[in-house]
Amino acid sequence: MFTVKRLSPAPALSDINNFIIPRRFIAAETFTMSWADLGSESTWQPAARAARSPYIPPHLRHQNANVDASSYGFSSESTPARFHRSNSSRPAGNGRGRGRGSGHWSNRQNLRSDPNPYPDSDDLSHLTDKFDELEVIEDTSAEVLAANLDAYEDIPVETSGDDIPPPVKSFSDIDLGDGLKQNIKRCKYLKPTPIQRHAIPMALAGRDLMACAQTGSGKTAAFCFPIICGVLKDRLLPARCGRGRGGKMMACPLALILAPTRELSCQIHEEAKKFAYQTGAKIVVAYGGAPIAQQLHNLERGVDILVATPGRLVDMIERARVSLRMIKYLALDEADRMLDMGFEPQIRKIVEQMDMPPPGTRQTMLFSATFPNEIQRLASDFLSNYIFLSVGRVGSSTDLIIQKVELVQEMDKRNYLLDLLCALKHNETYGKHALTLVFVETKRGADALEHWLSRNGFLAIAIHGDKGQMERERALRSFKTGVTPILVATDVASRGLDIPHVSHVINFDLPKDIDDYVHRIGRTGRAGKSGLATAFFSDKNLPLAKALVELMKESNQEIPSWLNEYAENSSYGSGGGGRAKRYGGKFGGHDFRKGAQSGSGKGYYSSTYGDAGPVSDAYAASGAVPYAVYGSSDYYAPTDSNSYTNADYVADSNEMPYAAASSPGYGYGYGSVVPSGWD
Ligand SMILES: Nc1ncnc2c1ncn2[C@@H]1O[C@H](COP(=O)(O)OP(=O)(O)OP(=O)(O)O)[C@@H](O)[C@H]1O
Repeated sequence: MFTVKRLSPAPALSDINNFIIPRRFIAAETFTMSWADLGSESTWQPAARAARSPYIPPHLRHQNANVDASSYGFSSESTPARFHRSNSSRPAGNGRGRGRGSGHWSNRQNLRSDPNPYPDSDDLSHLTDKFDELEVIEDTSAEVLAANLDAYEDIPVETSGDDIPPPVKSFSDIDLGDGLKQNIKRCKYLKPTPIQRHAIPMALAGRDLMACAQTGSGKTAAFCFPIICGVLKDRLLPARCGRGRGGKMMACPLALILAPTRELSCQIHEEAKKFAYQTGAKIVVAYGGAPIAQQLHNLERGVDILVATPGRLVDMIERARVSLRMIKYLALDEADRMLDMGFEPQIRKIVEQMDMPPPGTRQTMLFSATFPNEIQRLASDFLSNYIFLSVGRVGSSTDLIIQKVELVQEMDKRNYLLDLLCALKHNETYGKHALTLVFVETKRGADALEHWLSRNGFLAIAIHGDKGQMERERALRSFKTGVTPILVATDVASRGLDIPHVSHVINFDLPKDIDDYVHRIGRTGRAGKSGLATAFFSDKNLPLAKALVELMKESNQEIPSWLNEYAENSSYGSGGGGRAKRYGGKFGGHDFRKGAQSGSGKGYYSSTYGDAGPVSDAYAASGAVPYAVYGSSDYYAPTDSNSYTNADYVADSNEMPYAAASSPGYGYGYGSVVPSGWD
């Protein structure tokens, strides 16, 4: 048994959900319950009045309304003592190689065939046991933060291109300038992450970059540090602003950082400001949905680095309030999203049709955790003699995130979610600051789920592209501060957002594209910390099964056997399932140029690093080794830009600001719809 508190203001006793009220309310009355009660809406009563109806697992509620739960042997007595903080459960060795018992994964698969899938009535552990393996790290000392990053140490690094500058071991090995170095310390960054170790020297050497590293592994700093360093050297260049129409001042930034969402551009702006604190570098943000006047005013006060979403930037350029003629540094965060069907025309306009200096005269850096071959090919238009850098396999997810997939049919999802949240609510390991991010497919779905959760006593707030910018910001703030610990989101929150204490990502609706799944689950398990991701898989997710299985295998996850069965039945190459094609012949992709040049006989260089540095002495001597030395024919599968066209993957048109069909020239429709609100 366990104790719950009825909280003030007093809720209606008949409503289960009114008992789940945030800590800030004052406890007024205590109730005693069993875990079995969690699923029964009629049993959340004061102990004295409890008239318990038997618990029926959510999955069975619709299957047989008359089922007698007592036949499942559900008692209401024993309380599982399995929820505990589990720092000690984290094994040595960078948090890897966790033991994963097979026990509760198999419960779900049995549901379809086993008439008595829950012999232990109180056993909600199939919903929560993975939390036992998580570590809630609340010590934020620099040493602890640095130690967490050890989790990334054994991820292989691959580079390709000409004359690759070698990686550094520490920030002190790089000439970043005193101001920036001081701020790096202030940010408690004791040592660089692998992407930073490799990318920063490359960028400081003036090289164009296509860089891919797992979510939460520090890509923002990897492009911000060299840019800040560069503008501090260049900021005394003359003619930094001009006059536009009507004599109005026209800003001429030296660096442009583009991001797909308003929230992400604000986050990058905040981060960059921290890194550039007291250095004199001026950083301004411009994004849609907010009044343009204030942003223009900020630009008039001077700008070295402009962080922007594409739509607002085009607007400002067309008003002749921004000129790109002085741009020396261009960075695209979430570059694959920025170059997919939704954004590509705008990016081309900004980069090729305005007054931005061409590739070769500016430095261009593209970063993402995912980079399908088609996008790599497109991106190469914007780059000159670039280095391809990947930390881990392109598009892979970090194994710091424990991934769990549950077979839940559409009609059962809400009840299942409720049970999951109830169980987690009472799980200490969940942590008092723990936040849950729930992804849904549509904006309507987000609103509906927000209301439903709220009606059921869970503090939830939705964020999606139909909300006004103020509402979006309010929702995010409320979530970040823990006032509303559940955020229901569309894909607008799937990329880049770095929100501390997101311990659980729930894919209530799975995305159609596996890369979106990678980004979504990447909202947890960041900066070396552990996280949990639960996905509700229903029959309609069949096309994703194969890619999901491949991804989970890659990150050493336990795969339920029913999912393997689905994967075997899903056709390869359809929708999100075409992962191998999208990333090269083998799952996990690499520099697409390898495929293009493997038969050309052209000198092409790549190198693979293990834990500690280059595996080849030749690298040490020359900075590169011939690609052929490490080449594996598996990597060179032909890529076909039409391989991914799949009409099924044109999602809810509500979510699309651009008609997918209007995008000229290519069709890799792997769900590349751009939910509105992306810019
Ligand atoms: N060298 C470092 N030392 C300690 N913490 C770091 C370091 N570099 C980055 N971090 C922290 O790691 C977290 C994740 O970084 P960041 O947001 O840049 O990840 P990312 O790779 O861009 O993720 P995503 O792919 O989701 O955009 C941030 O909280 C950041 O402050």
